[in-house]
Amino acid sequence: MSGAIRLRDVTLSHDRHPAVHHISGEFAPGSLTAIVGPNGAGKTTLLRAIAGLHPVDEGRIERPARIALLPQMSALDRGFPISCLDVAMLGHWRRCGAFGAIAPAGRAQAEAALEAVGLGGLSRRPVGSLSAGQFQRLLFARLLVQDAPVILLDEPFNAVDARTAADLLRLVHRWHGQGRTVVAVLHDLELVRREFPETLLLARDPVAWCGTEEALAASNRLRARMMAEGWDEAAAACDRAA
Ligand SMILES: Nc1ncnc2c1ncn2[C@@H]1O[C@H](COP(=O)(O)OP(=O)(O)OP(=O)(O)O)[C@@H](O)[C@H]1O
Repeated sequence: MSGAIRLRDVTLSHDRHPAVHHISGEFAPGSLTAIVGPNGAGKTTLLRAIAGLHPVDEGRIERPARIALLPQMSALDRGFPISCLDVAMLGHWRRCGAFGAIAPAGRAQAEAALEAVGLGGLSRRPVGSLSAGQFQRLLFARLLVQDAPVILLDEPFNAVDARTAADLLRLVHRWHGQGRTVVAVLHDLELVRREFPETLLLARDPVAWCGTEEALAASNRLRARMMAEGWDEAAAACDRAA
């Protein structure tokens, strides 16, 4: 699988207020990387830009055509009247289009994905009736169906219990073992130290992007915190010369 993502001097903003500044680097094919940093550091914005869902102000992002994104659970409307199987089958959307017919094999694949995340008996259940943990399992089932070489996860273990987190983490390691490129925004630094070999520490500017132990050294974490304390939320558009 060719899952390299290259950032070339990338700057991102919201309404011309800078969110991520001049970041360059590569998520190597097959790497497993955590993105960490203070609240408002630009982590979600960066992930969405890599997925092609947020415009790039300056610089360039090079990425494979097929990328799967797990958005933050809080960003999703769970009141939509569709079943678990329908949501899992949405993973075929890129290949079939919104109104394309999904072959029986595609349906079987979605059923198998539900089984793999522990929702085997819940195909027909409306998504609105799921617990937070079951809903996150369902979104992982959709990722399984998407079968993309790059998988982006935004706070995948938020609001789920320890058992669900452990099950979902096993899937993350399975994807890594299959050679996919996996990038996850996380806040639990102990989990990152234990499970993620590479880390990008972001505080709008990149603070460190390397092996996890080195990236999370006390000096880097202090620098990120000091940078966050100095943020001006109303800063104007990025001016590198300033
Ligand atoms: N839709 C939006 N409109 C305007 N500003 C936004 C929007 N989304 C994010 N921002 C701002 O962009 C900056 C980066 O936000 P982002 O959500 O990317 O940070 P984050 O590191 O993911 O934060 P957290 O850890 O709190 O989820 C913040 O200052 C935030 O207020």
